Amino acid sequence: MDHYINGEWVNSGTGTIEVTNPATGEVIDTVPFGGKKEAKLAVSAAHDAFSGWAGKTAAERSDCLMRWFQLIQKHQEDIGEVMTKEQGKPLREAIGEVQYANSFIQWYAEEGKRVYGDIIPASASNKRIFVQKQPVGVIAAITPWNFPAAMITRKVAPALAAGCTVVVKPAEQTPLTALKLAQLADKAGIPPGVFNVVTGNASDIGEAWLEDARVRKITFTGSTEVGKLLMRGAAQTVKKISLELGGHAPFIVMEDADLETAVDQVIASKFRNAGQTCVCANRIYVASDVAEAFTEAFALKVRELKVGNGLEEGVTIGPLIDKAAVDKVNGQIADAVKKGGQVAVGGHVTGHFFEPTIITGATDEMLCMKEETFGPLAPVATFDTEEEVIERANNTPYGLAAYIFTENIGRAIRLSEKLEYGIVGVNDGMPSVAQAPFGGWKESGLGREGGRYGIEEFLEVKYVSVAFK
Ligand SMILES: NC(=O)C1=CN([C@@H]2O[C@H](COP(=O)(O)OP(=O)(O)OC[C@H]3O[C@@H](n4cnc5c(N)ncnc54)[C@H](OP(=O)(O)O)[C@@H]3O)[C@@H](O)[C@H]2O)C=CC1
Ligand SMILES: O=C(O)CCCC(=O)O
Repeated sequence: MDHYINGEWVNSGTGTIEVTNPATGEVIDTVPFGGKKEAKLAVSAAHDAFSGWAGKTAAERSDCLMRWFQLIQKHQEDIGEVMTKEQGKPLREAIGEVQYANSFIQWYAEEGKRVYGDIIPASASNKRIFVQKQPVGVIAAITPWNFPAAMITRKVAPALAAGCTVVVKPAEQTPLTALKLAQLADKAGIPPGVFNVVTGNASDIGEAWLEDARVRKITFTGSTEVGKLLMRGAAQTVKKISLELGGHAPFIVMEDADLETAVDQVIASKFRNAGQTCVCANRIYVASDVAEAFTEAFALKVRELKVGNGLEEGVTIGPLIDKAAVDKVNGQIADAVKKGGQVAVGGHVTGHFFEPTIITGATDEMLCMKEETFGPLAPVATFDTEEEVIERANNTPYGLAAYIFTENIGRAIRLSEKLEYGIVGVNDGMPSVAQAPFGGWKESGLGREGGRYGIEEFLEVKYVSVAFK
C-alpha cells in the first residue's frame, strides 16, 4: 500500500518497509519508506485543505465523519483481520478495537456541533466581550502499534470535528490498519488533504513536522522517551502538544474486595492485548489477609488463557509484537526471580508467544514493580495498610491509570482521591470509553483524549472585545 496524501495514493519510490505478522514471521505487505519529502508534501496538502474544511459547518463535517463511521462499521471484520495479521491480537479483540476506535468517530461527529463560546460581562457599558473557539490548524499525529486503529481515531476524530486537518504517521509495525482507515475516509468523501497518512522513517518524518511552522500541534501516543524528544522539538515553533506516554498501573485489592470481581477484572486489564497496553495493571498489590485466596483464584483463571495465533478460534493471547518485547519481559522475570520472587504460573516463551505469567512474593525493588512491562507478566505483592499501599502506588514517575477493588464506598472515594493518576478504576479494570478524558499525570503525559475535554485540545480560544457607540 502507498502513502495517502491529498486524496491520492502516492509512492515516490524511496524504498519499502516490510510488514510482518508477529505470529508467523511472514511478510504480509510492504509500505513506502517515506521521509522528509513526503512528510512536507502531506503538510502542504493539509495546509491547503484547512480553510475549506474549517469553513464548513459543524453539521457538514459531522456528515463526513458519520459516513466514515458507517463504512468502518461495515468493514469492521476486514479491518480486524488486517489488524490481527500485522499486530497479533486475537481477532475478536481486534474487531473490538475497531468498534472502540469507531466510537470516537461517532462521538465526535456529534460533539463537533457543541463547540460553544462565551459572552463575558465587559468593564464598560459600551463594550462586549465575545469568546469563540477556532480550529488550531494542521495537526501531526504520531501513533503506536499497540492500538493501530483506536490511537488514530482518538486523535483524528476530534481534530476533524473541530475543523483541523491532519497528517498521521502510524507505527512501522502496523501501517496497514491506518491505510485501511484512509481508504474508507476517502470513500466517505472526506475531502482531499483533510486526512493524510505517511509511512516511513520516524525520525525524519518527525523532524520535518517539528520544524514546520505550518504544523500547529503534535499529538502522540508511545514511549515516554520519544514523547520527551517531541516535546523538546515542539519548542522550536512553540507548537501545542498532547502526549499519551507510558504507564505503570497499580492494581490494588483491599481485604473487603469482591475477590471474584477483582480476579475477573485483573485478567481483563492485565492480559488485554497480551499486556501491551499503557493502562494495563502492571503491579498488583493485595491486602495480606486475602493474598492467598486472591492468588489461587487468579492462577486458576490464568491457566485457562490460550496463547496462539490470533486468527485461531479460542485464542485469548496473541504473540508479543517483536523480539525486543519478549526480551524485556524475560529480563523482568529473571530480575524478579533473582530478587526472591517465585514464578507461580507461566514464564515460558516460544518465539513471540509468551505464556501469561504470575510472580508471587513481588517487592518494590524488582524491575517489574518499577518499569512498564508491556507484556503478560503479573507481579503480586502484599500490603498491610491503606496508607502504605497509597504511598507505594504513588511512588513512581508515571501517573496514567490505577485500579482499586473494595466494597467500602468511603474507602473507594478516599483512595481514588489520593491516587496521583489521570484515570482510576474502582471495581473496574476496563474504564476506557470515547466520552471520558483519557490521559496521564506526571511523566505519563499531557492533555486528554476523549470526551468534551478531547476536542478542546484542537481548539484555540479567541476573545473579541467590541466597543460601540
Ligand atoms: N503509551 C503507549 O500506549 C505505548 C507505550 N509504548 C512503550 O514504549 C516502548 C517502546 O515501544 P516503541 O514502539 O519503540 O514506541 P515508540 O515511542 O518508539 O513508537 C511510537 C511511535 O513513535 C514513532 N517514533 C519513534 N521514534 C520517533 C522519532 N524520533 N520521532 C518521531 N516519531 C518517532 C514510532 O515510529 P516507528 O514505529 O516508525 O519507529 C511510532 O509511530 C514499549 O515497550 C512501551 O513500554 C509503546 C507503544 C505505545
Ligand atoms: O495507549 C494505550 O495503550 C492504548 C490505550 C487503550 C485504551 O484506550 O484503553
